[in-house]
This record gives sequence, C-alpha cells and structure tokens, in this order.
Amino acid sequence: MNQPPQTFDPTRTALFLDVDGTLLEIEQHPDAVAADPDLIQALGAASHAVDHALALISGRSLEDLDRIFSPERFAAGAAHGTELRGADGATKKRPAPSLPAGMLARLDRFVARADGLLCERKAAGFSLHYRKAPDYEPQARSLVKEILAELGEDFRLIDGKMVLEIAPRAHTKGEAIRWFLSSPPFTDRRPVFVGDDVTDEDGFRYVNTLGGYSIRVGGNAGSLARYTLDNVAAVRRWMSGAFAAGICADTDR
Ligand SMILES: O=P(O)(O)OC[C@H]1O[C@H](O[C@H]2O[C@H](CO)[C@@H](O)[C@H](O)[C@H]2O)[C@H](O)[C@@H](O)[C@@H]1O
Repeated sequence: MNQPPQTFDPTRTALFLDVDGTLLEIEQHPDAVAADPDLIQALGAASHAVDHALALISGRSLEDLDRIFSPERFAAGAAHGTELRGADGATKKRPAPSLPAGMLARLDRFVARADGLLCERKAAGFSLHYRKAPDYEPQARSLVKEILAELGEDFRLIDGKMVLEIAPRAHTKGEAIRWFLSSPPFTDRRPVFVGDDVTDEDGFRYVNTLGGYSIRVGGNAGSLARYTLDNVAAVRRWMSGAFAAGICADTDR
C-alpha cells in the first residue's frame, strides 16, 4: 500500500476530488448525503491554497453537488463529466443524446415495484440504485442491460456501488479532468485525483499519463491508482494536511 506524499507545491498542483465514498461516507440514500461545515471549510482552504485549481469530479448532477456543498459552489465535473463548471463559475453542458421518454417511463415503472429502488435522472443518463432493495439487483441488471442494448454504442454502463449507471460513452472523469487542465487556473499544473470507485479509473488513467498522483480510497489492488488512502477520514486528514492554505511545501517537480 503506497501512501501519497504529504506535501505538494500549491503553485503547480491541481486537485481533483471524487465525492461519494471519497469526501463523504456512503449512506443508504443519495439524499442523506450532505457536507459538514468542517469539510466545506477544508475544501475552501485547499482551493485557496492551490489558487482555485480544485474541482469536484463526480457522478452526481451539478444541482446535487450544490445541495451537498451548500452554500459553496465549487468548480465541478458533474454527471461523469456531462456538466462542467469552471473556477470562474461558468457552466457548460457537453452535448449528449437524450434518452427516449418511453425508456424513462419504463424505469419509473420498475422502481415503483419496491420502496427501496430509486432512479436518479442525470443530464444524459440515469443511476438505478438497489442499495435498499438488494433482492432486486438481478432484475435491475437485466433491465439496464436491455436499455443499454437499445441505446447502442453512444452510452456505457458504470457498475458502481449498489448502483447501475448509464452515461454517455464519451463523458468520463478522465475527459472532465482533461477539460479543466486546458484552462486557467488549472493549466500547466500536475493533477492529483482521489477517487474510490470503478468510475474513477478513467480519471486515474488520465492523471497517470501526465505523471500526476492517482489515489484510490480503500486500497489500490486491481486499480490503476498508484497510491491509496484507507478511508474517507484518511482522505480528509491528508487533504487538510497537504493542502491547508499557506503551509504547503515544494515536492519533486
Ligand atoms: O462519482 P461519485 O461522486 O462517487 O458519485 C457516484 C454516485 O454516488 C451516489 O451513489 C452512491 O452514494 C450514495 C450515497 O452515499 C449511495 O446511497 C449509493 O448506493 C452509492 O452508489 C449518487 O447517488 C450517484 O448519483 C453517483 O453517480
């Protein structure tokens, strides 16, 4: 297990952070997740330390991220990179094919079968949750497989933590990080990306190609990530230590 460095040069580092399972513990329901004031303060301090080259990189929608981190509105690559908000606050929605209404109605009928099933609609795709109805996992899988076959090559399945997500194939966390690095204040900085799930592997791959720091929460065996932090608490300790405004030191770049 390879622990990430504790010090970074804040003038040369861009920090990218996944949300669920990385900054915040997994909860039974997506709406039960909200950032505590300490986390919001630590993110604000880290963002200040790197001159605002900090972005959330999440499967969540932008609207949901703003609810979770209210009253802050951090730069973000949301919905796996379909919705983007830069450090200047300007938003951009990447073009994506929309889902047919009949398909969404089919998902609604499926989730009506059990209280614990939930479908979150995204800007281009959806997340079908079965955490509170695990017996329905096989049926959820076969429905999502059918839907994916109908949607064709433009979409992909992300097999997440008790959730099956359909997202545009071209929109990945790696692409979201690439977008940020193409404009100030992210340009010419070495990326650091922390994530915990399969959907974060695209981000790890891209960051590795740039010689950045890829960090997986909960162990990096079988992951492209080169470093690991044990859990959410360890991520928060590491971030506060390494990116507290004003106390960062030079690294090896
Ligand atoms: O990319 P992330 O920020 O990690 O988001 C991935 C998905 O996270 C959320 O679902 C997961 O967290 C929920 C709350 O802890 C949990 O109930 C669920 O079982 C997990 O799969 C979110 O609801 C999805 O929209 C995100 O895509």
